[in-house]
Order: sequence, then C-alpha cells, then structure tokens
Amino acid sequence: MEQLFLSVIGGGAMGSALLRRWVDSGICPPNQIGLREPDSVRASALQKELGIRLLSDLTQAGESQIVFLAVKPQVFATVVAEMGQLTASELVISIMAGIPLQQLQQAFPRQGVVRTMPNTPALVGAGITAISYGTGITPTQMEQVEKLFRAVGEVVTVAENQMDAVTALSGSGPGYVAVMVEALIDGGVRVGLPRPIATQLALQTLSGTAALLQQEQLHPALLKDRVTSPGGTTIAGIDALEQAGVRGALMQAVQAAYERSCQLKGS
Ligand SMILES: NC(=O)C1=CN([C@@H]2O[C@H](COP(=O)(O)OP(=O)(O)OC[C@H]3O[C@@H](n4cnc5c(N)ncnc54)[C@H](OP(=O)(O)O)[C@@H]3O)[C@@H](O)[C@H]2O)C=CC1
Ligand SMILES: O=C(O)[C@@H]1CCC=N1
Repeated sequence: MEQLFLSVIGGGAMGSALLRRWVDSGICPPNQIGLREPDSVRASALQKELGIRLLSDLTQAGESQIVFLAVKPQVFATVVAEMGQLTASELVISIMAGIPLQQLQQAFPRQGVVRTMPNTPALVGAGITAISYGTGITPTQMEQVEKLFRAVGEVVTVAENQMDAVTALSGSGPGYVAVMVEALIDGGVRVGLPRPIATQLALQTLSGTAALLQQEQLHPALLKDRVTSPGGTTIAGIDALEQAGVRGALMQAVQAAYERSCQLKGS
C-alpha cells in the first residue's frame, strides 16, 4: 500500500468535521487519508461519504507520514499503547484538550509533536486553531500543520502555557455562544415572535455584530455605547444583563473550563 499522508485517529465530532473540510477543500487526495474509528457504522459512513481509507487497527497509523490524534484525552494512554511504535511517521498532531507537549513527546519520542486547539466552526471553514509546536519541528512541517488548519479557518501560534486558556475561550466558546443564542431566541419567543423569525434575527445579529467588531476593529464598549440611546431600549436590556451578572458568569465559564483543561493533564 502506498504510504498514507495522514492517519486520523477518532472520527467523532471534531475528527469528522476536520476530515470533511480537508477532503472538500482538496487539501489531500482522500485515498491518502486513513481513519481509525471504532464505531463501525460511523467509520463506514465517513468512508462512503469522503472516499477515505479505513484503518483496521491502530498499528497501521504508524505507517502514515502524519498521525492526527482526535480522540478524547481520557483514552490517550490506551491509544498510545495500542498504536505501538510509529514505524514511518514523522509528525504527531494532537487536538486533545489538556494533554501537554511533554506528554505527547514522551509517548512519541521519535516524532515531532504539535499541540493544537481548533473549534467546531471549522466544519464550515470559520474555525480558529491555536498551535504550539514541540521542539525540533522543521519549517516545512510547520507549513504542513498550518496548511491543514488554514483549510478550516484562522490560525494563531501561541506559547504552550497559554493552551489551556485557549481551550477555555475558543475551544469551548462555541458551546457558550450556542447557549446565548438559544436564550436570545427564547427571549424573542417570550415577547411574541414566531420561533423561526426569532432564530433568524438572533443568528444574524450575532454574526453581524462579530463582523462589525472585526471589520471596524471596534472596541466592544464603543459598539455598546453606539447602540444605547439615552432612556432607550438597549440600556434597559443591558441593565437587566448587569443585574443578572452576565459578565461575571461568562468570565467564570472561561475560568471553569481553564481549570478543567488543566486537570486533564496526565489523563
Ligand atoms: N468537540 C469540540 O468542540 C472540540 C474537541 N476537541 C478535542 O477533540 C478530541 C475529540 O473530541 P470530540 O470529537 O468532541 O469527541 P468524540 O467523542 O465525538 O470523538 C472521539 C472519537 O474517538 C473515538 N475513539 C475512542 N477510542 C478510540 C480508539 N481507541 N481509537 C480510535 N478512535 C477512538 C470515539 O469512538 P467511540 O464514540 O466509539 O468511543 C469517537 O468517535 C478531544 O480530545 C477534545 O478535547 C478540540 C477542540 C474542539
Ligand atoms: O469540551 C471539551 O473538552 C472539548 C475541548 C474544547 C471543546 N470541546
């Protein structure tokens, strides 16, 4: 068998999202991508949809140029044990929350290791991925890693000691935003809007506000000031948000996720 370019370990929510974008964007021919996914129904569906190859066991992963770890941190040790020595691989890329570069390097002493944190908007090419490189990664390998993640959105390089914070903000962030959107939709329904209209209004308000803040490089406080007419509706709404402690709740969400990411070390 011709050497695979990439072996993806774990075809769950994140692994399958990245695989879809890589195949759709033509970043690599699907027959050069292998997937190891124990759920045979999910694995076959992805094979059929994308034309990738299925790996029958984890030892086959070591024959590909790049091994991509998209399993839960809790099964990392089992996966390493099942994989054995990687015979031909040069690079291991992890998207696992909490698992440090040092632990990756210990598990894969002969490979270059890279710790990354993408997020779920990757599925529509609007993700953001933070990358921390282990020692000895060549410029060509860095280019390969960035190319993979640029295919699913923006890329930033961060020091590894910031990775748990990144995980808590942008990795988990889509979950917080989804909760906020759901609440806004329910709020619209509460004041009489049909749910489909409330959904359209909430989503476009969210993406429009994000686009405005980004394109105009506007400080969020200035945008808030622009929307609040004296004695008007917005300041009445913001007063309710402040009384409910929404700012503190969001900061605490990031803090709690950060602490959880730190706890996952050594999984
Ligand atoms: N979801 C997200 O938004 C993000 C997740 N991540 C990280 O991505 C990783 C995966 O998360 P997510 O996709 O949400 O999780 P999922 O549970 O959806 O996917 C993990 C997949 O790995 C499979 N798996 C379990 N054991 C093995 C094994 N021994 N060999 C191969 N595959 C195996 C699971 O199969 P089965 O279900 O049958 O056990 C499952 O399909 C995590 O480490 C997480 O921290 C990073 C950024 C964002
Ligand atoms: O919830 C989690 O643990 C993963 C990591 C970031 C997003 N999802």
